[in-house]
Amino acid sequence: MGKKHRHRLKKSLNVESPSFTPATLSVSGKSAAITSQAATAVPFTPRSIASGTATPNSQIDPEPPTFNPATIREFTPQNYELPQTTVQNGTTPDTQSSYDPFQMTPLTQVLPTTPYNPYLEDSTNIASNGASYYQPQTTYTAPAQPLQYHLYAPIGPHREDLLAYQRLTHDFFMPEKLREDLQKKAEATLQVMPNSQLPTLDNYHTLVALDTSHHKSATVFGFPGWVYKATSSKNGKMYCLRRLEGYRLTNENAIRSVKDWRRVDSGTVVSVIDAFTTRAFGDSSLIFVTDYFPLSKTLVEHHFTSTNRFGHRTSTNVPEKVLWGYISQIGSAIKSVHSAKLAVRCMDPSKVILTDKSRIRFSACSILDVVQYEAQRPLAELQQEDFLHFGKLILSIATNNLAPNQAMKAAVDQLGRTYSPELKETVTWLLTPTQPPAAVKSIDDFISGISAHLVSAFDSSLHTQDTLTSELSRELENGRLFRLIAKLGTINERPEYDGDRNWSENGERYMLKLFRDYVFHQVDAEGRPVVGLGHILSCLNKLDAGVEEKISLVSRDEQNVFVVSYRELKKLVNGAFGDLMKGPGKGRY
Ligand SMILES: Nc1ncnc2c1ncn2[C@@H]1O[C@H](COP(=O)(O)OP(=O)(O)OP(=O)(O)O)[C@@H](O)[C@H]1O
Repeated sequence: MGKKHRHRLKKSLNVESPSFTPATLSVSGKSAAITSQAATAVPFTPRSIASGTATPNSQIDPEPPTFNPATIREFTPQNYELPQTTVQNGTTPDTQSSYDPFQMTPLTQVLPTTPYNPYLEDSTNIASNGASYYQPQTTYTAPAQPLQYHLYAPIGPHREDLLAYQRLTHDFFMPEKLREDLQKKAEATLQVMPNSQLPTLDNYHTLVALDTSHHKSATVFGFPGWVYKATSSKNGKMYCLRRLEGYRLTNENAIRSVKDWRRVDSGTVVSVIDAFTTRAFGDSSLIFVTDYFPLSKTLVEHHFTSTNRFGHRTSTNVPEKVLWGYISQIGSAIKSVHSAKLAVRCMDPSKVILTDKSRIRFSACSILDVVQYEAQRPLAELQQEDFLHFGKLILSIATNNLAPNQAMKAAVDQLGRTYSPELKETVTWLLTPTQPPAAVKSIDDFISGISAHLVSAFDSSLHTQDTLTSELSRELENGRLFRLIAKLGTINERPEYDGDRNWSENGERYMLKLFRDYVFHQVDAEGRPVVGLGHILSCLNKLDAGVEEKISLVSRDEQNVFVVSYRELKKLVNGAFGDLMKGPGKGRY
């Protein structure tokens, strides 16, 4: 900020000085009267004002400070007005030259003299209209457009009984359920076990056991297995480690076969990162490193162990739609795996994990390739076997029977009584072994056969995506405001400011102190705190946009009133922050 500007603020903003006529912040430094715009500014009642005390700015507006969303102009393409800001040679007066880590993509407030119409699809038109501003670009940059202070685009579904401008607090945040789910997952990811006896491995530390049962069976892989969450020492990210106890590596190539799984990129296959052997557990263990999905459950845990509130095991039929969802996901995973010239091999329900509602993933790919490496079974045979495993998995879930092998025919009949003939036919097709010389099964044939169900699974995934996009767009605003609050937090109340003239009552930055009170410390006429999220959001958005609207700030001792525009405040914030970023010795701090 230039000297001239500081001088102007000092000079024109003291209510007691004889030359003060409380309205102007004109750049020329001349005093002026309160404009009608300033007079309608939302008044600020400082915290210290006792009940019934007349405020010094009561002349300006005697109303108590209330946030009235109706006063916010709705943003519509028709009233899309541009602040009166001029651009010289495309430079931005407000922009700090120093690096600003809190600044998001430069959504500059400085506008072309020709208004930018975001509804215009033809960008070449824009370029020709504002040729001096919109230079032809080879790389994408965020389109320059005015940052309106009334953001939070209303994306449905909407409550019917609210007026256009009314908002509920939870309109600004993601739904509770989603927030809770994400938060629990974050907590699980960061969870550590104090006094853990688990060892630290070469590249992984802070192991946390994920197994809930102490009983370990060796039925699936031939070795008892354990699952841990661990932190990589290389990148600090969390991974899932599956340890097979007592495995002795006899052929180096066995473990190398794991790298072939890097070719598989499927949403239904947990990515295999690495495999190695270790003696850190006091035995000879084989470790598989895969991606980690917090709070996932195996299909056994999800479908076979639910209990009612009396602790009794219940068995309810899994809805057919869910089964078709699983079938679609597994079909697509097998397609990826077979295309990569590999076979899934392990589709045991205890090795298929549920990572979100109806979202499943194969969690134990590559393991049998290593532990049964010596058998050298032909790929074609293993791929054909995948269809059989697939059929058994669906049959298990549909009939709530973990061992349908024993009475497969009876289980298929039971499935036919509960579900559609189409589902029964699909499972039967998967379970029927192909006898040479009959043609082998192919995953492409299978996918064509279930295409109608794939389409509906695809559609529900589009709906989920829409919902999440709408949540994300809301969080976009929160992220932006958080950065602004972080910025304000870094400049306000720093101990280094004590004794700094700029922050003293005659200093230009004094306004930032008062603005902080104005935003966060509103009180009513009785001096009781008024906590209004709407007020805070509105103020911060206006500050971020640097709008021309003026507000009156009252000093804590009620002796001074400052009329200041958000544009001025924004300059002050950026100036103070810019100085802070210059570091000690260089700036004024
Ligand atoms: N990639 C992963 N990310 C996060 N958690 C996982 C992952 N893979 C497995 N898990 C979780 O680890 C736990 C233990 O898995 P495991 O395969 O040992 O199942 P299990 O039911 O104990 O089977 P078994 O009886 O064969 O040991 C399960 O709760 C599972 O959801």
